[in-house]
Amino acid sequence: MKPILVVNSGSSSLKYQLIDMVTEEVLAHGLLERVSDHGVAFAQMLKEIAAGEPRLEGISPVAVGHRVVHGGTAFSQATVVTDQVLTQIHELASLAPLHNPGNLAGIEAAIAAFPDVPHVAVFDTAFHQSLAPASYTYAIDTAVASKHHIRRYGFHGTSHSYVASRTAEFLGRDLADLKIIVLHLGNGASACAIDCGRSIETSMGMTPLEGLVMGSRSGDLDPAILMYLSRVADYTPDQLDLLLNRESGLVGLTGLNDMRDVSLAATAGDPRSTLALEIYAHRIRHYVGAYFALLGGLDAVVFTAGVGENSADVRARVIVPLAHLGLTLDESRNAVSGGGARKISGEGAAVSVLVIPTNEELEIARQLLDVLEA
Ligand SMILES: Nc1ncnc2c1ncn2[C@@H]1O[C@H](COP(=O)(O)OP(=O)(O)O)[C@@H](O)[C@H]1O
Ligand SMILES: CC(=O)OP(=O)(O)O
Ligand SMILES: [Mg+2]
Repeated sequence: MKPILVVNSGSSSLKYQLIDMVTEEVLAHGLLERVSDHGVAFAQMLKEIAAGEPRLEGISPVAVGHRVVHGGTAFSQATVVTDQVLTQIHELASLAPLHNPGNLAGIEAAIAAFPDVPHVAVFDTAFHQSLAPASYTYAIDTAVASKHHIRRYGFHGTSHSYVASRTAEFLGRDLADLKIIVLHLGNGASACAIDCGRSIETSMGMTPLEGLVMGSRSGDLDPAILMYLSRVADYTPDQLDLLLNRESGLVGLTGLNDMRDVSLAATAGDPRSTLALEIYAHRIRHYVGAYFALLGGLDAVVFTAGVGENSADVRARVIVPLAHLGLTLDESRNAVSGGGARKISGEGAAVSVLVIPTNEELEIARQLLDVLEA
């Protein structure tokens, strides 16, 4: 047995999996929500693992993998955690204030609990280090951009990379021959254009705010709105941050943060929820069209994460209007809920439309092993 603990410390949650990397069997997993102190949450997690699974008594991880959201340009692959790496992650916190501080707290708690095993950080941004300058450069004064490290970094890379590999496996094709658009639709959401296994464009930007409509984040908007609000309504930077990161997206449009609730409300006839669903799908279609153009061809569109894997309604709202791009949906296949990787496009379609459950924790554990074995 080769047990590896994977910790995904979010802004307010801690997700974990203990995986035996000989068989890739999940020995224990869990989610602690509304976490304010990651040290306390970590201790709670260890108790849960010990209490829930008597067979795990005495089993201790041989290494710990950590999701870190922002790696800036410093990290293009999984990295063994050292004091210097911790300092760098800390310095990147200003670019990801919702995510990096929690990630760091989780790493520190894990090192205190398991001081004698290697800890490896796996960065959301790493997969997007392949972006070309034309896609990662914002068209602003280059001196300002360079001084303040302003560029597109992109996020959810661990998920996009895992899902792209699973897509190739599922289609029985070589990843190096495929053009894929992955739609990671969770609480945070992003699209990614993947050519030959490399990320060539992605919708999140310098921070995880840009791009698609999310649970509580606005995604794309005219940046002049910020100047306008600060001038006419005295919004401070912190108030703008709160508005766009926590009070926008689905919650701003409907009062509801969870896609399940928005769907139910729309079905019950609430016009705000119906409009929110239309905006949500419209933005996704906008990116699918753009990425189709950038990729210069398309083999698969893949839905993943909480909304992508579970909402047949959202998938239909995205795909059905895109018939002119060769995208089709088989209604009965789309209606199936649960299960693993599956095709939901019609028979003989030029482009495969797939649902592929993501597994960031397994991907983190695999990358950890690659680093330690290298
Ligand atoms: N059956 C479902 N129908 C629609 N949305 C769902 C369903 N199940 C889960 N979701 C949505 O998935 C989102 C969470 O996705 P997840 O990938 O777990 O996000 P995160 O990892 O960012 O917390 C929630 O907003 C929830 O609305
Ligand atoms: C980067 C990001 O938005 O992550 P999450 O979806 O977990 O919030
Ligand atoms: Mg997630």
